Amino acid sequence: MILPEKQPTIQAVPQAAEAPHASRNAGTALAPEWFEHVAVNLSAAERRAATLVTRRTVKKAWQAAWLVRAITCIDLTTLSGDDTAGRVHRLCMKAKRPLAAELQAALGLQEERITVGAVCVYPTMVPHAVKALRGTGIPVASVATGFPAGLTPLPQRLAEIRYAVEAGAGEIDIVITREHVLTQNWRALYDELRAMREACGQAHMKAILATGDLATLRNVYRASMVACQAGADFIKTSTGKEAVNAILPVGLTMVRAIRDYQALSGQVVGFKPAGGMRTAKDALNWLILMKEELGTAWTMPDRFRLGASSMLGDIERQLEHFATGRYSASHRHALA
Ligand SMILES: O=C[C@H](O)COP(=O)(O)O
Repeated sequence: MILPEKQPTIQAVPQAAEAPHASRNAGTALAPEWFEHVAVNLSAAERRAATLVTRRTVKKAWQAAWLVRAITCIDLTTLSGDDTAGRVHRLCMKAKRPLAAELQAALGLQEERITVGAVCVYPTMVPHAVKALRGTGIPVASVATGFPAGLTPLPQRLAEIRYAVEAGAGEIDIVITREHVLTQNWRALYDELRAMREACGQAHMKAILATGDLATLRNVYRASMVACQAGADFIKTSTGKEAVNAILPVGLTMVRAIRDYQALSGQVVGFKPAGGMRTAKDALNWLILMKEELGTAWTMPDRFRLGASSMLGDIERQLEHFATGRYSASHRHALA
């Protein structure tokens, strides 16, 4: 069984011109007038998020194509206290070939080079990932800045970014100081993010807002806009360690900020939901949100990533079911 040859809404594999690292957000001066007056209605956001994913359903070959696309957008992640060189190496092997050769052939994609979007690890694991991914073009993303709480002094947080960049990370997932948002100290938040972006150099910066800690959707919108103004290349929902991680109403609020920022500045910022996503259905729901709110360009890995440690296995199972009519046991897809 093969995927449809012509896929008007979603292609299985991104084109070269759309590869990661295509462009950067230069940012703007801090402009509180772009966000201070904006109110976000919680129940309206919840309603919109709920109807978005029920109104549009993606079936059969189209669903398979979307799931293959989702794989190319995954930041395959391990962020555990017991991470080892061996675990990171195994994850990188999976990143290089996320689908078994027979399954890829059964989907009619044997000629395609399908990889995940990036591998995301702690700073001291970066050298292991860089070594395992050399020559593949798959970027290594490193968390930094005292992940997950971000409560170490700024010089140390900036030094950590530089360490990860020097070790070969092409993307840095920083965490913000939540207190700056909770006390509405936009200048402090902006200056901190600017310094972090500077420390990133050529590496792309993903700003983790830890939205589960930000109390209100209004704060989520404001923090998103400040991160965009400070030059974040992506804004990311969560560390995966908060009590509430990636959820659709929060994602909707963040992508609306990305949309407003583009309208006001002409610049593009990517989006990364992360944390707690485990199923193929989660991946489809986020892709639907992106397509409906920002358009097809935001369903490509240069503008969209799914931060997940254990979603790939379920996507493989669904693709296997599509190709063979049978579900494999989930333990066969234990890794990631
Ligand atoms: O940035 C990615 C997250 O830490 C992954 O969270 P997860 O383990 O819940 O998938």
